[in-house]
Amino acid sequence: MAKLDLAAECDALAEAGAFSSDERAAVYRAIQTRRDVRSQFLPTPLPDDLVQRLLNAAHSAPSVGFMQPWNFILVRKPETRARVAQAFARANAEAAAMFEDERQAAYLRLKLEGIEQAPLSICVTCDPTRGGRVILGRTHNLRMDAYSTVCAVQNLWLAARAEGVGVGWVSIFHEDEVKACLGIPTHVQIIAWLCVGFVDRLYTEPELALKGWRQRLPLEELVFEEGWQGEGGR
Ligand SMILES: Cc1cc2c(cc1C)N(C[C@H](O)[C@H](O)[C@H](O)COP(=O)(O)O)c1[nH]c(=O)[nH]c(=O)c1N2
Repeated sequence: MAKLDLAAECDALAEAGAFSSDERAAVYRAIQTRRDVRSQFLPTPLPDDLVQRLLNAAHSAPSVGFMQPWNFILVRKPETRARVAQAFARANAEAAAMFEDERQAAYLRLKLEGIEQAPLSICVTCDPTRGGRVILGRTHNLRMDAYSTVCAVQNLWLAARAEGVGVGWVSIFHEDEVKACLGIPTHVQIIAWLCVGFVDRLYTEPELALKGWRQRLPLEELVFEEGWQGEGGR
């Protein structure tokens, strides 16, 4: 097919299903300006209807076999958040010890959670028993339940960006300690601890990049046509 014909056909196909250009721009803007937030949270409580919209966005995520293995535990009590912050602090000290010299000093300068600062935390869990023993699409890789739950987290994160709400994902803790704080059953997995709240500003780039920890990799180094032989890590 000639190049022009192909372009015209693509335009026609896109017109049938695509968003308007403003809508498209809004989606890409949410994706590109979403940030992980740690220290910019304001104490202002989030309105219930806004929280409900975020949860609806999360619950609209794809899931393996339509399993919907997630639960969303809304944690507002300062005492609970303080206990989880302590679990973070213990694990963060262990994490720091895993880095050496300058890298350790740089790690210790980073702020990696906003558990007590953000007015709301959402603990996103994954129940591997949801929907029965055999789940369509999960028959050969049991981790698909966790991957589905991560899709829900990302939906919530993007919706929050569009609402002007900051979200910070905290993963530095021993899962059992946080499960004990919330009384989560043993068979249920914690996928994400999300700190959620209005923010006074959002960084334009990932905070870890701005603070010199690690830079974004060039996309062209990560995309290959088939026949890729693999490459060492960076
Ligand atoms: C699974 C997972 C787990 C974590 C994170 C993310 C994800 C996807 N991130 C946030 C992470 O550092 C951040 O996404 C990157 O640095 C890129 O920045 P932006 O999200 O683009 O702002 C994160 N950040 C942090 O300060 N403490 C943490 O424990 C974690 N844990």
